[in-house]
This record gives sequence, structure tokens and C-alpha cells, in this order.
Amino acid sequence: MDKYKGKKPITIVTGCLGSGKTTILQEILKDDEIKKNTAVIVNEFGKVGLDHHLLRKSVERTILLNNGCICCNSREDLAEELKSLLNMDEMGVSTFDRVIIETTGMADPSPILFTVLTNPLLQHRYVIDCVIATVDAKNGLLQFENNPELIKQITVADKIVITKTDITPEEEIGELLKLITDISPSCELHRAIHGQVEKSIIIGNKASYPSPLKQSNISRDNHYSSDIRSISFTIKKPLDWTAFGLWLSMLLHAKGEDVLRVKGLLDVGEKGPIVLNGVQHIIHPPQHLEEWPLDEKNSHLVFILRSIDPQSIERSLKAFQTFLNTEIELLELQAVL
Ligand SMILES: Nc1nc2c(ncn2[C@@H]2O[C@H](COP(=O)(O)OP(=O)(O)OP(=O)(O)O)[C@@H](O)[C@H]2O)c(=O)[nH]1
Repeated sequence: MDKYKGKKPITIVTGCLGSGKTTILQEILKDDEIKKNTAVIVNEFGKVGLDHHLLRKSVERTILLNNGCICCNSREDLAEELKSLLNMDEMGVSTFDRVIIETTGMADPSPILFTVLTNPLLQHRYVIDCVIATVDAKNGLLQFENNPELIKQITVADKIVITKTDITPEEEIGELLKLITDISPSCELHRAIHGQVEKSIIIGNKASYPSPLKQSNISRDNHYSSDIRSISFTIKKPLDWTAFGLWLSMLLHAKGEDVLRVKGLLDVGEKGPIVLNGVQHIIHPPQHLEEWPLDEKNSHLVFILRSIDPQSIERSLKAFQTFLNTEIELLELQAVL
């Protein structure tokens, strides 16, 4: 990759919770050439990241950073992973041409840029190729109101991909596009339905980052809104999917706006699990996987909540577990701030 002067390009994919980052990566990584030459770093809240299981199906070289949020604290873990990838590449153990970093939905991506641009070794060996922000057409207007990090993501991004245009009226998309271009008049705009994008949007950009304007956004102390918590569960036995659907509908009916994200890999007694995916009031059509992405077959369920006591979710789930015909165990309770 001469145009990068021997440096390995990094693409950062950011975007609000559930805005379609993993879906785009899964699509891109179907390309054999990209799959072979790409290392993926995924940052998720909590111990039970689910996205990396799904991405690992595409690329073996998928690393989960779950020690807090990639956007805050020290980014030493990210720096260490990037160095260790270089070591493996040099030893020929696992070679790669490019890194894709998927941030959490809550992330301000600028500390990632800061890490790469200020660490002497990383600066010498990597180049930030491009920052892509996904914006959910269906939830975007609401997310603009409630999620300050979306504005940071948009201001830092070189390219914005509007997702879920298939389920959003054109007028809403128009309103959203206007907001985005008001915030970032020079960004490139693209649309994606179910992750289908031109691969050149993600791969093969020119190493133009950072522009002086965007560099001024880079700081370490940006943070996301407080009162956000995550809670995750393991579920030991197959659960009753219909009863679970009922429980979840009740929860979202009562509190949907503050259930920022729900994700699950659920054993419902079939050969493979169901991937559950919800953003606020919207539950996307569950995906039935042919097989489990890992040897371990326990169900996992993760909630990211705003202004909701996570333990109330635990109490409610446990009270309902007889109907779910299973046993729910708390895996982790994380105060994000
Ligand atoms: N209808 C529709 N659904 C989509 C589209 N893109 C993604 N989805 C669905 O939206 C849900 C969330 O997508 P993900 O790719 O997991 O979102 P994410 O940004 O990686 O989520 P986090 O990592 O939790 O922030 C999934 O159920 C996807 O299938 C789209 O263009 N149209």
C-alpha cells in the first residue's frame, strides 16, 4: 500500500447504539480479500460483547476491548492491541494490511484518534485512513436530541452512512440530512440498507486525516452523558421465546425511550441461537443463526439503559423467569460513568 508510505491504514467506524455499525462490517467482511487482510478491533460495554462473536465469524483476527469504553480513560489497551498486531504481523504469525476499529455506540471517537496520532510508535506505523459514522435514519432525530455523542461522532467523521432508510419515510430522512449537513457541511453522505455499501467507502480511502478543522475536535476529556448503565445476564437453559417477547414488549412499552440498546444471543431450544437487536422502541426482526458462533452455548442478554435502575430490570426478569422457563443470572452490572 504505497500511498500510505508503508503505514497500515485504520478505519474507525463509529455511530450511535444500534445504528448499524456491525451490520456494515459483516457485509464488508464477506469480501474474501478484505477478510484475509483485515484485523478488527471491537469495543463494547461490559464483559459480554456480542458483536465480536458475530464479526469473528467473518474474521478470525477480531479483538474485543471490553475494559470500559474506548472513548474514555486511558487508551493504553487500544495502543497495546495495535502494537501486538504489528508484532504478530512482523513475525508472520498473523499478517494484515488494515485495521478496522468499531467503537461503542456511546463513544466520542476523538480519543482513539488522539491515541494513534500522539503515540510515537503508532504514529510511525499506522495512519488514520477514515472515520465513518453511521446514523440510524429511523432513530436519528430522537438520538440527536438525547445523545450528545452523536454530534461529536458527526463532527469527527469524514463520511456519514445513513442506515435503515428502508424503514424510514423520505421526509424524516430529509430532515435528518439537513441536520447533519448543518453540523458538518463538508462530510460525504452515503446510504446503506442492511449494511450494503460500496466497499470503497470503508476500504481504500486516501490518507487525508486529520484536516486542521477536524483536528481541533480532538481531545481526551470529551465524555458521554451520565446516568447510563449497562446490565448483562447469562441464561442457563433455553428460554421460552414467546414469553420473552411478551416481557420485552411490556418493558419497551413502559420504558422504551430509555432502553438505549438491547442485544441478545439467545438459546430458544433450536440448533442455533437467535440474535436479538433493539434500539429504544424498535426491535429489529430477530436473526436465526444456523449455529452458535462459539463453543459455549449460554444465552447472553445485554441492556444499556438511561435513567433506569438496572436492578429493576433484573428483578423484573427474575420475577418472570418461571414463565420464561429458564434461569437468569446476573453477569455484570456496570455504571458507565
Ligand atoms: N431495517 C434495517 N435494519 C437494519 C439496517 N442496518 C442495521 N439494521 C438492524 O439494526 C440492528 C442493529 O444493528 P447493528 O449492526 O448491530 O448496530 P450497531 O451499531 O453495531 O450496534 P451497537 O454495537 O450496539 O452500537 C440489527 O438488528 C440490524 O439487523 C438497515 O439498513 N435496515
